[in-house]
Amino acid sequence: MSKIIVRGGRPLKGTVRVHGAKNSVLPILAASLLAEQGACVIHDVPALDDVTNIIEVLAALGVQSKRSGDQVHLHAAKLTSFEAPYELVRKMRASFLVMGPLLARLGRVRLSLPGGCAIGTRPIDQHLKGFEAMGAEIGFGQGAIEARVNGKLRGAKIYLDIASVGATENIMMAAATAAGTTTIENAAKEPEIVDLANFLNAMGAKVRGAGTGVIRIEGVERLAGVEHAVIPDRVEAGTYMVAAAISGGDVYIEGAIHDHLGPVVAKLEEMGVRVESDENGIRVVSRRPLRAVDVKTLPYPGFPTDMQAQMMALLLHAEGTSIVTETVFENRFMHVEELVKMGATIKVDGRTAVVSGGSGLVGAQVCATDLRAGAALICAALAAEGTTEVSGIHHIDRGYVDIVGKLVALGADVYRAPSPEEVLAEAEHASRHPAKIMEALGDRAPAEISRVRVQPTLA
Ligand SMILES: CC(=O)N[C@H]1[C@@H](OP(=O)(O)OP(=O)(O)OC[C@H]2O[C@@H](n3ccc(=O)[nH]c3=O)[C@H](O)[C@@H]2O)O[C@H](CO)[C@@H](O)[C@@H]1O
Ligand SMILES: C=C(OP(=O)(O)O)C(=O)O
Repeated sequence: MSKIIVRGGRPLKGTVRVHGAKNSVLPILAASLLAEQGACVIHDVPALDDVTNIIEVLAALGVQSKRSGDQVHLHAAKLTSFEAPYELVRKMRASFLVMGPLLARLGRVRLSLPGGCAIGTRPIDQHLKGFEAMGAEIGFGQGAIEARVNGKLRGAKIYLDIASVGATENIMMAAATAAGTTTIENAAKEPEIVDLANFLNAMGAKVRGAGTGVIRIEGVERLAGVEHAVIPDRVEAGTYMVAAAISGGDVYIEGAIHDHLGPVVAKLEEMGVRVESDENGIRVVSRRPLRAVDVKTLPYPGFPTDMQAQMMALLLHAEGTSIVTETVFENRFMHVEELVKMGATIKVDGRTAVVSGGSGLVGAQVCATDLRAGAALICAALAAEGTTEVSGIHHIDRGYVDIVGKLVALGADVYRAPSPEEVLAEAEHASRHPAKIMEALGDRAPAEISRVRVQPTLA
């Protein structure tokens, strides 16, 4: 397993650019299934494992795509399957977002139950409730869900028991070409919902009210491909804001949108961090001492659950005790055990964590148990004394483009140590150019490199 190795103690300085939002691009790529004619061209697509994965899911359904740099071209005129393969769907929860568009396009869909981070049970009852209200029949069997509709989906009034982001998105997509009008009450209000609505509307849909608790979708006959640029990733931005603050740094986060990060900015300011926003980004200047603050996660516009772990790492450096309450997911404190290995004092009781700040952290061997837990461990490591080895980094690769490269550019002492398998693969690949192997690995290779015998073949 590869690891990220961080030697703490260097303040981050400089500018970091935020990539397109993972949580916007995934539903938008899924929505491309609705384009009966013309190509969708999506800009600012981040190079993330989740993106590769959903593109593979789309390919299995018959969507032709071409990726070049941060652009993806998709042609969904001819869909060839209503079934996404288990091995792809299980990797990522967001693959379930193809259900709404497939029901709308083909009237039939079969999907395995989705995977994703183990941060809670993450049921999908609200998605299914929406589809059923629109006339779909849902069946379960052999770990998969099958939904069918006779003819077209019908517009319906749907009240969500929970303002679920995924259910709001899935229902919006299903409703875009349904017969009649769909109303989603208690809809999620996240910026990613607005981005998806803007994309659908550009395709010819009639979605009104996105960003509020009530969304109305007047079904249209068909949608066509369009160009769209994805919004910047507010969670990636927030993570670099915390990294700047925790490391005692001064960082300009280019592309960060203040309006999307209101609660994160507010909490950092309450702690005493200087935050300056302009139209192109947000500058974070660390100041000491940091004050303890309480944080409670809530659906947007409340404090994002996807920033809770990183914020907890920062609170460990505040003077006093902070209370962190996680209300969105029931199992999102898995980073606590890992932070404790670094010397943190945190007590968890149900959905509440009591964080004692001010005692300093020391480097340790820790494991990223989920995506944001991994980000929090890297933030913590930046300010810890000594070296931290973070394993489980496939989770981090789901949501952060080149996190190591970006941190290095800001002055952090961090590198990625490849796994023995990766070293072997690299060695095999580079065997025609042996000098490149040592150049690529430098002194960063794990001990196992000494056991790798490279047999160069001369070109
Ligand atoms: C790809 C993506 O956009 N992921 C985000 C999305 O996940 P996701 O869309 O899965 O999150 P939801 O908003 O659906 O989940 C919020 C809560 O509702 C519950 N729930 C959800 C659906 C349902 O049918 N029944 C039900 O009980 C979930 O278990 C969870 O406790 O929003 C979450 C909450 O902001 C973020 O943490 C994720 O990063
Ligand atoms: C929980 C997250 O993602 P997902 O919903 O894709 O698991 C996240 O982005 O923090």
